Amino acid sequence: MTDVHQLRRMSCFPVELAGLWYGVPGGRWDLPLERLAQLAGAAREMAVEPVLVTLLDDPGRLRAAVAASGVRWVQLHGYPAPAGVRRIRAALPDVTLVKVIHVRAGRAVEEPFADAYRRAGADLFLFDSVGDDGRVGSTGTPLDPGAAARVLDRAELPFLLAGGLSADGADRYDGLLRHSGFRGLDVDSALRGGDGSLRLSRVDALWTAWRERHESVRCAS
Ligand SMILES: O=C(O)c1ccccc1NCC(=O)[C@H](O)[C@H](O)COP(=O)(O)O
Repeated sequence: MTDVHQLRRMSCFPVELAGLWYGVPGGRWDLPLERLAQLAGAAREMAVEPVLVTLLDDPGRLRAAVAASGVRWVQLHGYPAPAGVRRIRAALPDVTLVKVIHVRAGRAVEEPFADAYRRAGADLFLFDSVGDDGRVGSTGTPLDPGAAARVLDRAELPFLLAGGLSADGADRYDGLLRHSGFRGLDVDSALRGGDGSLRLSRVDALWTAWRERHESVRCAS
């Protein structure tokens, strides 16, 4: 999210979290610190929890960003090792810490370290797809559900799903929707039109499709 208008439109839906980019060099939606703080305040006023989405792994810079913006959720989108996550956790004892697990070509890159991330203090995993070229974030590349399931077999942590999710194809993720750790979706590309703006009709269609699928999967089990 990059402006209050977008936040207001999204707050008309059952959107609980809004990603605000900070420390994403060259990123399309990267924000200066002052703007991050403004938007975080605006989101909270709309009862939407702002999430600092970042590639930063420097605990000092992260602590400064959290102090300036008051965010209570931080999404680590880079590749810090478990020891790095432990240092970030020590610097940010009170935030909800989301560690992104990158899925590429059917395999979660961090799978061998999944439990080490849990022990280092991650509160949630966010499974997200890496593009064929290695690009991370908002790739629109469909997430491989099997790769996420294998990580969850190793480490019990609540999780969010991301990566090319849209109103179509929710049934591919039945096993993950049935999992007790499932907490929600993080979607970008499928909600935007050709000009990059958020389309409310797409949010509506996605919300309806996934809510119905989640209910039918849960009620069937
Ligand atoms: O969106 C970016 O450009 C980005 C850059 C660097 C780190 C993270 C980034 N986005 C993170 C997100 O959480 C997206 O919402 C997520 O990847 C889902 O995107 P999509 O596959 O387009 O639905």
